[in-house]
Amino acid sequence: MKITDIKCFEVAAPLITPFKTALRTVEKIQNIGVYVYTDEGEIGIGEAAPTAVITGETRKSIVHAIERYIKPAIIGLEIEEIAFIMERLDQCIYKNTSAKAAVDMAIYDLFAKRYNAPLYKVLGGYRKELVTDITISANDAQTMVNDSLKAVKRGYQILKVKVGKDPESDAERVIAIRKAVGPDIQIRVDANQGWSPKQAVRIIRKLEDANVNIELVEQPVHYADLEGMHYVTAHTETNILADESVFSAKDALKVIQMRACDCINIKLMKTGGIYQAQKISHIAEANGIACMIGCMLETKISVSAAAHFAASQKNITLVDLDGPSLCLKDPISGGPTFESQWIRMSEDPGLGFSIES
Ligand SMILES: C[C@H](N)C(=O)N[C@@H](CCC(=O)O)C(=O)O
Ligand SMILES: [Mg+2]
Repeated sequence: MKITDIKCFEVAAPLITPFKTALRTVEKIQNIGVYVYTDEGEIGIGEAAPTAVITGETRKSIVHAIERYIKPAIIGLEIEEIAFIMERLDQCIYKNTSAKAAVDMAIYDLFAKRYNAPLYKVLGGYRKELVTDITISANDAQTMVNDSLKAVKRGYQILKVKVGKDPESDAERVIAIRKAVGPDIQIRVDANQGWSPKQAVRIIRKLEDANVNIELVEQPVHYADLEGMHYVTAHTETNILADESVFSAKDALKVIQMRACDCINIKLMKTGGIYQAQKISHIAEANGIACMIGCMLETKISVSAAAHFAASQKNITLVDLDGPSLCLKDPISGGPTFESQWIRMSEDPGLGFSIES
């Protein structure tokens, strides 16, 4: 089955509430979708999220990377020769990882359809269900408490609490949420690089001393400050998860060698897709480091690709695939089902969507 064409389209989805982190505030999702066409009439689908503050990409840069660099590099290649396609995809342009991820997942969609199997089974088929957390945006304490109670009412048992915008009062916000939701709800905290290493140690120790029982703290300090990540990991009991510090397999090796974290957040938008994401998962597994599968502000299209990947990997034990839960409606039907915290894989071939284009 040969690749004959690639086309980009707009993916828009309103959010239930504005998404606020230490890095940005977003009112609605405006992503780029991708169709990959073949000579046998099969079409693969993918999605890229323009997260300029993390990957450096915009909607324009994604479309340009795909049309000017990726498309000429892979047109005419055989879907069955996926490792060769992925080498071309990786080499045709530096970085631009979300543009690459959209095309990578569309090719994996076609690859699994070629063998008439759901993608998670083609990739290894380790599990059929995932439990995701849901993000609580960074706001004042009362708003975050209210949002947390609403999330629990919707059936979520794991909260990913965004902090890092106002370090001096972050611990109080998290303590207020713990008091409101009780001891049985899992709380993970994401500072999105908002703390200095010393601030991070002070805040995390405060939470430890108050017995808040935080599962992990994600990316406490600046992505490039690996010494700072090591300092926080070494001076606190709580697990530290590297997110923005790890895009590639090389980055994963470095944080592991430097003991700069206890676990790693893999996102297809950072790795450039499933092919490169597998390398990080395997390196981490070989070093006894658990991984999270995460997402940016993405709809059901690309979050489904991440779910297929996560379901295939034994080492992905933490799930932050709440993109569809944050949207008012899905832009596509079919694929895995997202029902409150449960993500259940479908047995339809590929990613599982019925594509009319
Ligand atoms: C949406 C997801 N729960 C999440 O928080 N992802 C990122 C931030 C993504 C963004 O700004 O779009 C993360 O830092 O983990
Ligand atoms: Mg994060």
